[in-house]
Amino acid sequence: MKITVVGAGAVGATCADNIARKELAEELILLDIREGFAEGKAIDMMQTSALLGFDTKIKGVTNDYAATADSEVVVITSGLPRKPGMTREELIGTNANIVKSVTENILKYSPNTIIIVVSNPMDTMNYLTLKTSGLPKNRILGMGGALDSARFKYYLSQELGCSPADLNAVVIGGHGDTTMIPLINHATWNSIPVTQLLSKEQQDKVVAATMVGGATLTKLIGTSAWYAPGAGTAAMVESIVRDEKKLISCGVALDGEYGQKDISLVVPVILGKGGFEKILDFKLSDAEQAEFNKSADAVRNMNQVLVDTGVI
Ligand SMILES: NC(=O)c1ccc[n+]([C@@H]2O[C@H](COP(=O)([O-])OP(=O)(O)OC[C@H]3O[C@@H](n4cnc5c(N)ncnc54)[C@H](O)[C@@H]3O)[C@@H](O)[C@H]2O)c1
Ligand SMILES: O=C(O)C[C@H](O)C(=O)O
Repeated sequence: MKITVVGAGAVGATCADNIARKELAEELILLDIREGFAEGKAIDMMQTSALLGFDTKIKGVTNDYAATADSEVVVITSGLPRKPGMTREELIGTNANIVKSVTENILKYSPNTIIIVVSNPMDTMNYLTLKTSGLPKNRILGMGGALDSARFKYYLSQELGCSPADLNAVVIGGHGDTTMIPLINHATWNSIPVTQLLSKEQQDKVVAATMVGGATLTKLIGTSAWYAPGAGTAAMVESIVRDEKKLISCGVALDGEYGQKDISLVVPVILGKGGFEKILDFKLSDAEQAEFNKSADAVRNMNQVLVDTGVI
């Protein structure tokens, strides 16, 4: 198994670290545009292998796409992160061209790969990959729901005083401060609906904290988060390469599912060796569907920017 991570910055390096520790690949290529940067990060990680006991061989390269040839999974994290006070959507001007050129280069050497898009604004960057790569839609996934659902579980666990591992809780919609939809009415603790365990005030607090989870960390850190994003991406990689068929909410192309078409939005999917194998229908209430449609409108407006600026 060979995996490539493009972008050796905070998220890319953390994702690579998780992939290596879990030995999800024999060979892991870390690629960055900054001279020597990926090489240095790869050597640093390789120097943990004697301590941590993994066998994955990590190699860093500067813009050398030939080294990525025949990767079965490629994670794209290249691009600017937001700064405090910014929205993810403000990154589109720089990141769209980066994601487009990275995708083109990757496909020259790994034409049948599975791509996981992390760069923001993720819903639109994933749509860009869908429109430009020519890959079957099952092989193009956006990372956002894995992270947002983990944050949702974290905030629920704080309120419930329970283990996040005992929770089932899913976020759908867009990966944006106002477009994500934590499905509180579907969340359970050991099969008990959390709505039976938390007051309405507590539920609203958890939902609000989840939605601005990324912005909260960006304000505290000065740049956006990387530990949970790196782990969320590695969890997707793991379900794919080990064919685990886990239910993880991911950005995927919708073709009528959840009432939407010609868009990438986050919905619950089954992830296995071919990418996403199935989109789960969570049977949304009328209110949840209305929220989903509102998110779709906002994401569609961002996607239109790609057309207006000639990126697609
Ligand atoms: N989808 C999510 O849930 C999620 C979570 C966290 C971060 N992100 C996004 O991921 C991206 C990366 O975040 P980060 O914190 O790692 O940023 P970072 O600045 O630490 O790293 C980005 C890296 O991309 C590299 N890069 C830029 N252009 C490139 C190109 N053309 N080819 C190869 N490498 C290139 C840079 O040199 C840099 O090392 C941002 O867009 C951020 O918003 C998304
Ligand atoms: O918040 C960000 O801009 C980065 C990422 O999308 C996140 O949710 O952590």
